[in-house]
Amino acid sequence: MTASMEKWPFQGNQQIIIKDIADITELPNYREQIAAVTDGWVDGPVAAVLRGGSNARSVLDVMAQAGIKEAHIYHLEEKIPQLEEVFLSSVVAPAHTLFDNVNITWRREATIFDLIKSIGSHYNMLFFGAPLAQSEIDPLYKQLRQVYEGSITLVRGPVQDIDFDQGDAIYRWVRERTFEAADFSLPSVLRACKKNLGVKIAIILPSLNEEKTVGNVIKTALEVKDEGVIDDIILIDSNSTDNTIAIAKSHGIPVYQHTEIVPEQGSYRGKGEAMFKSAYVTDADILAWVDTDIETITPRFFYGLLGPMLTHPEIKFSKGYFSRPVRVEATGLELGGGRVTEILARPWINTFSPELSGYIQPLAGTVAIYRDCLLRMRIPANYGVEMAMLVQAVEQASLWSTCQVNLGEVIHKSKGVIGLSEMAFQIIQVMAELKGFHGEQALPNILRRVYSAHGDFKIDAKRFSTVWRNYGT
Ligand SMILES: O=c1ccn([C@@H]2O[C@H](COP(=O)(O)OP(=O)(O)O[C@H]3O[C@H](CO)[C@@H](O)[C@H](O)[C@H]3O)[C@@H](O)[C@H]2O)c(=O)[nH]1
Ligand SMILES: O=C(O)[C@H](O)COP(=O)(O)O
Repeated sequence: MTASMEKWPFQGNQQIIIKDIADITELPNYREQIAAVTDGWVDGPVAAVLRGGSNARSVLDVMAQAGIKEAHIYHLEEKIPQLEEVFLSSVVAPAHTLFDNVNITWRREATIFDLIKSIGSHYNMLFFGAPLAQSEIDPLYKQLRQVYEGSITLVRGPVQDIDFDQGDAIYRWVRERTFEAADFSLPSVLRACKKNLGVKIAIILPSLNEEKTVGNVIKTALEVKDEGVIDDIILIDSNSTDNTIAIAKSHGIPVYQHTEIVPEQGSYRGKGEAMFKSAYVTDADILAWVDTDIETITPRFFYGLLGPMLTHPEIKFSKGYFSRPVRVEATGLELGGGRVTEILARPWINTFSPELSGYIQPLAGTVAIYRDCLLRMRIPANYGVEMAMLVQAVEQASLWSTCQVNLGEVIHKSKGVIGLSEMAFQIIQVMAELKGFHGEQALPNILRRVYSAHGDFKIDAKRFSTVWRNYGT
């Protein structure tokens, strides 16, 4: 690695002064401009370690001016929320406007030196905002030198006040409305909050041929019930043909076929239909659904999902997320939301409903909602139900009345690609209808699939009509 001043991509910019580190004492001469001291430019991967504020903001300008398109930014999580706000406003929000790709990592090391020790070897250059006072710059540089061998650049912004109000709303929501199940593991606290709120809670378990996993899911839910955190556990089945029903009954919980619940309202197939009918089998104030195919179920799925709503009365809707390691041949283990999530839901959300882009797993079926919110919703009978609930929960109040919770790792049975394609089609239909994209005309709802093999063609066509249910309230 050879650092060189000659290689700095811009030297003639009057607004950004780049000086060799040896000229560190000259920084105060440039009060109106951005001024940086550096070991020199080195090609290769670069990153910034930023706390926030006008100097951190100026680091972004220097990097962007230097032609960096992909910003890797590391940040030590602040203990004081106001300081975190400064980071969101001065770094996160502008970064998205300056770079094509932004990769921000919140870290929890005790000091930036510990952080740099762990990441330094991946980067040829590291950028930092200069500390507050000129007299602190040289000591900081020396400390950084001890833990990092690459080129160091310290940037000081023009001396001016910055208005930090223009934060990045999504990141702010993510930070304040993303919870950890482990934070709600004290039953006495949850019981006390539940008592204060005066709410009854029902767990609804939707099932369709889940004999392998349903027993364990029920047992785990019963453990949480014994702690007094939930009141009812109800299984709603979609005409399973295996032993699901017998297993559920053997645990002594109420079991329903969704076709038999309020039959006068008709009956449709689908997970959404089972969720819609749930409101008729319980008078609970909070309804929470947990899928019955989860192999890795633990009590925290239940208390984690409910914890944020019990401890933050303003939260009316809670959605679980999980780590779902997917093995990808090219790259090994990748953390992803699931195939439909990554290929359909996330791109769609970022295009048409960017306010929901903070949701890690928008399609997750482990959700809890206040009954009165549910009763005001339109519910599609099919797999579009999770997106429909999420969109409407946010519409009813605001993004801030909704949250997500990390429930740990999920291993569950996976559909084949055709099954996922059908599910994606249902979700597209629902989301397009919610957006009103169909206008006066109905959306085409036939999923046609033409197969070709050795000169022969085969056509499959399947209709997926979206049935919308409502409670007539
Ligand atoms: O008609 C049905 C279909 C499924 N299920 C149950 O619903 C849960 C989830 O169904 P599954 O087919 O395993 O869904 P996934 O393929 O895992 O789909 C994901 O994405 C869907 C769309 O967002 C969500 O509804 C799911 O909960 C979520 O796990 C399981 O307990 C099923 O037994 C029913 O009760 N009735
Ligand atoms: O959430 C999703 O995207 C679907 O449930 C598919 O998940 P999978 O790719 O983990 O099977």
